[in-house]
Amino acid sequence: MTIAIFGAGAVGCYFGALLARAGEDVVLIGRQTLVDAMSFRGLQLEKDGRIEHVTVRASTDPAAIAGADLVLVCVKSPDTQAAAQAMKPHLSADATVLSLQNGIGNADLLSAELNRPVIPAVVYVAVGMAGPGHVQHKGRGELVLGEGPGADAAATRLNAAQIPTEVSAQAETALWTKLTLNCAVNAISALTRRPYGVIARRPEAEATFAALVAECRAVAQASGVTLPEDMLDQVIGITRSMSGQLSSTAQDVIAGKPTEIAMLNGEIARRGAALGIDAPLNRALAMMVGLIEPRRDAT
Ligand SMILES: NC(=O)C1=CN([C@@H]2O[C@H](COP(=O)(O)OP(=O)(O)OC[C@H]3O[C@@H](n4cnc5c(N)ncnc54)[C@H](OP(=O)(O)O)[C@@H]3O)[C@@H](O)[C@H]2O)C=CC1
Ligand SMILES: CC(C)(CO)C(=O)C(=O)O
Repeated sequence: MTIAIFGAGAVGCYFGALLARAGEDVVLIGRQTLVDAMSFRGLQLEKDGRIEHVTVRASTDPAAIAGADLVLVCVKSPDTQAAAQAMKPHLSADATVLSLQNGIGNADLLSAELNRPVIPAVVYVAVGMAGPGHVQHKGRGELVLGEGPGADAAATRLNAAQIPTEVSAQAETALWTKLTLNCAVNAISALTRRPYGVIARRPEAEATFAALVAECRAVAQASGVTLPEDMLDQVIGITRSMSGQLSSTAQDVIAGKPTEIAMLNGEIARRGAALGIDAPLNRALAMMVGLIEPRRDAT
């Protein structure tokens, strides 16, 4: 059976490469530049100090997901709705759909557009594209899946491909925890273009992370989610386990692409405002990243 990856960027190419390497039939749906690069030398997976060429099918055509029994959606959040609309006519009735995306609303958005359950996956990995068809792994690589139809079977296949995956009844808390990690580090990395290890060495870093976490905790609590007590330690842990990594937001800024900031710090600021909780640091970071990203309505 086929596994389709919709949105073959850093995350999609990385997990697609591991699945294909484990013998799964994988098809990547991505842009023409990726398909062109892969027609010459397959997918290049740079991991653990070596580059491996992995043979995977790639297409720009959403119809390539037809017949897939597992679909991993790996587009950035602003592209979620368009991706759902492109996939919908081709999706098998019994396919399991996973959202491998940051933020807390993507699985629900996909589910509403596709009219079927979509399982959120919390993604703990540091990857980037070194060039078209060349994915670079810089750290970690685990997934936490929410519960739902097909989740256990998907986890079994992912684990078999050396992708450490667990299914958790606490997926909502895990998504909020990941959102908080992203709110603490992504925008700062994007605005400064510095990797986490460099940021964490600043004397002001820990207090800044703590203040961002406190805002996220208050908004999460008012939304019915209790963040883990060791949230700040988890942020510091990310800066150590992924010290050389630039956030995905930083990678977007550098590539001149729109970012997911509205679904990260922007989400906390917006939800906080709706709940009567002020989140000035998250609001300021969302505004600053918003000002440097390309927008159609920029003046
Ligand atoms: N990179 C990382 O280390 C991590 C990323 N994440 C999250 O994972 C998700 C994916 O991130 P990442 O892989 O970095 O993002 P990328 O931008 O590298 O990958 C997304 C890819 O999908 C493509 N795409 C978008 N829409 C379509 C479409 N309709 N048809 C075909 N291709 C499409 C994009 O092309 P184009 O750019 O041309 O639009 C891009 O190549 C995000 O939510 C991110 O926050 C989570 C943990 C770590
Ligand atoms: C895990 C982390 C923080 C890795 O950089 C990420 O989710 C991102 O960059 O968006």
